Parts: sequence; structure tokens; C-alpha cells
Amino acid sequence: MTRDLTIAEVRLTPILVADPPLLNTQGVHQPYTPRLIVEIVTADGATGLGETYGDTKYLELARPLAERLTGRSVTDVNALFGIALGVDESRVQGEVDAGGLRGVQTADKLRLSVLSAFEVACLDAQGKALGLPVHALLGGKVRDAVEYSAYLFYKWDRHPAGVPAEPDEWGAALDPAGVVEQARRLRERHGFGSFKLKGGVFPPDEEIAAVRALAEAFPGHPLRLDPNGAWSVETSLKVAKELGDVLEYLEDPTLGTPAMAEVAAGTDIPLATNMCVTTFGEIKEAFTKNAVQVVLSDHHYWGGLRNTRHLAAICAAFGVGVSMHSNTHLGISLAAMTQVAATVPDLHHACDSHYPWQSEDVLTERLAFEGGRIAVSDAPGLGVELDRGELARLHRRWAEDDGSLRDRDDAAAMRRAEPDWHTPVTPRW
Ligand SMILES: O=C([O-])[C@@H](O)[C@@H](O)[C@H](O)[C@@H](O)C(=O)[O-]
Ligand SMILES: [Mg+2]
Repeated sequence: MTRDLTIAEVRLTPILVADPPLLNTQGVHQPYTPRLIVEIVTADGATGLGETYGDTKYLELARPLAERLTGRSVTDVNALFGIALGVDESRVQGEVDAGGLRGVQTADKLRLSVLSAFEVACLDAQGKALGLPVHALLGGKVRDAVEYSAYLFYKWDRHPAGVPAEPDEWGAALDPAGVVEQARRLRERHGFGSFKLKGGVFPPDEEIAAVRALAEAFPGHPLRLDPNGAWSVETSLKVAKELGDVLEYLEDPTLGTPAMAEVAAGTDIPLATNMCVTTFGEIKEAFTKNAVQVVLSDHHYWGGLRNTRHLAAICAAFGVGVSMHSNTHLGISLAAMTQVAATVPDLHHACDSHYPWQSEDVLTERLAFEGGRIAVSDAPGLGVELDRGELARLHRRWAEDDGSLRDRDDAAAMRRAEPDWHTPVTPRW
């Protein structure tokens, strides 16, 4: 039967998702974080799902793109790059994400982050219409399961007093013992074999002690530390020296390609990044200066699953490793990450995922880690189904918000506990 793959309708649903009080160098996660769910419906009823950042700037770009897509085919994925509008560059010039630590904001990165959700939704709809998994549309899987690492965070046991929030079951983790306990529970529950600690929160010596404690508790397991560029070159080199025997890689110890290159020249520990190489334009300088040894792709801001494969091919040509970055996300994005990761031959590091921290989802069935891995679905499309009741509930939360949570801002969230808090100037240490 010939299918009519014309896009008849595009639905955009902004939602607010519960998030625990996870700490990073900018502040703390808000109790609820914005995400955008994209649904594309074809003329004969195939539906495709996509997910991306849900802050106002993203919504403003998503709405006109949704209108422009209607009437085109879901196979017309290349055209997305031509029809997606951008924001005025002056609105984002030099700005740093207030909650995201994804490198410098640019108009193009915003545009690609929005477009990626539509690309994923088109691929999901195509897959459903053709009876093929998304990985088959990308050339086929080269593995049956994708490995993820445990993403450890320093955290409070609850959000600040007076801030409405969902309770969380994880308790506080503010010292080496707390970090090890959190790692143990994540491993018990999901089987993770490698551990990444989000750093840049406490002075480096405390974070070195936490990584040492992890190395002792989990001998031989790959460990990573990521202070999101909070350290100077000198501090980065000191930490690299102290942890040289236990780290798989050090992630974004310092900000900017020139500083990363200086650190890379002074240590044998590979440097990974999701901050200094976040666009195709940043690759040349970073690779020719040997500033990074592993690029952590994020299909949202790289512009989708096919661009992630282009990035992986460039990395392979330069002998640079590739793996995956994660920010707060739900199951649609995890399914998309897993589908594309399944097709990348040179994926030698476990990917990051915030998913274990999300107690809410918009899927009828949560994705499950087994032995730290997500099985690659062979069902049509992404292999996930939308829970309309949950989508409506999380959208109601967004609609009823007075606007204060609709744009993620970790420094503002921190001010609820420490009124004088400002995003620290970098290098912080
Ligand atoms: O959500 C966080 O606190 C993370 O720090 C996130 O914002 C980063 O983008 C990310 O996880 C990273 O690896 O840098
Ligand atoms: Mg990072």
C-alpha cells in the first residue's frame, strides 16, 4: 500500500518536568524544568515524536517551523535546515546558557536545537509508516544495546524551603561518602559500570577526594569528572595529575579551546567536551590544536540524528573519540539517543544520560537500563508511545506556571537558598 506521508498536523506541547535539586557550578536545578514535545501527524495517521529544550526562545522558533512544515512530506528532512528560522543573533550574542552549560549560546545552536526535535519526529513517523526502526533509516544498527554511565551529582536532600517541588528519594550527596552511596544505588538499580561526577561545585580538593573514594569503591570502573569549565589551566593540570591513574577522561576542565589545548598538552588524560566543540564551526580549531580527545555529541544542539552521524564521521577521520552528552531529558530523547548511538561504529565510551533523575515521563512505558545498557528497539520508529494523560498533566503544570519556571535558570534557583548568589565568574578555581 502506498502511504501518504504528507504532514497534516504538527502539535507542540511545552511541559514542566520534575527535577531534583542537582548542583552544578552555576547553581542548582529548578524543581521543574521546561521541555518541548513535538508530534507530527501524517495525512494517513502516522505519528512521529520529538523532544527538545522547552525554554521560551526555543518555543518561539518551534511555532513558525511547525507552520512551515505542514503540507510537506516527513521524508523531506533535508529541507528542515532551509525552512527553520533563526533568532536575531543580537538576542543571544555572547550569552551563556543560564541552565544548561552547553557552551556559548548562538543563534544557530538554538535553531538546530529546535530543528532536531522535528527531525526526530519526522524519522519516527517515517519509521512507523514504513514499519522500520529509526536506526534502519540511519543505515542500520551496529550494536544491539547502548551503554550509559551513571551520572552522579552533588545534591541537596530537597529543594529550598518554600519552593513547591516533588519529593525525591535520593537524599543528599555533599561529600565523598554521599557520592559513593549515590553511585552504589544507581549501580544497584540500573547496573551502570562507569561513573561520571558533575563537578565545579566544591573546591577541587573535595572533588578529587570524591573521585578517589569512587575509585576505591569501584576499582577498575571508568570514572569521569566534569566541572563545566570551572577551573583555570593550572588547576586543571593539578587535578589531572592527582587523578591521572583513575580517570577515563576529564570533561571540560576549563573554558575555551585555547585553554583546553594548554591542558591537553600538559596531561596524558584524554579531555572530553560538550562545551568547546558544540557546533561544526568549532571543530577545526579544536582538532588542529589537539584540544579535545573525545567529543560528547548532543543530537539536540548538533541538529539531529543525521548530523550526529556526520559529527561521528569527522571525529573518526581525526582520530577523536565520540560519545554523548546529556542534559535533563525524557524518554523520547533517550530513545532517539539510543537509536543513533546504535549506528555509530566508533562509540567507545558509555554515553551520559540524566534519565535516572527524571521520575516523570510522557511515555506509556519507561525505558529501562539493564546492566547499564538500553536495548536498541527494533520496533517501528523510535519504538516508544506517548502517554497522553501524562503529557496533558505536565502541560497543565506549564500552563499554570506564572512564568518563573518556563526558562531554566540554575542561578535563580540557587538564590532561593542563597539570596546573594550569582553565577560564579570563571575560572572559579
Ligand atoms: O544539568 C546539569 O547540571 C549539567 O551540568 C548539564 O547542564 C550539562 O549540560 C551537562 O550535563 C554536561 O555534561 O556538561
Ligand atoms: Mg559536560
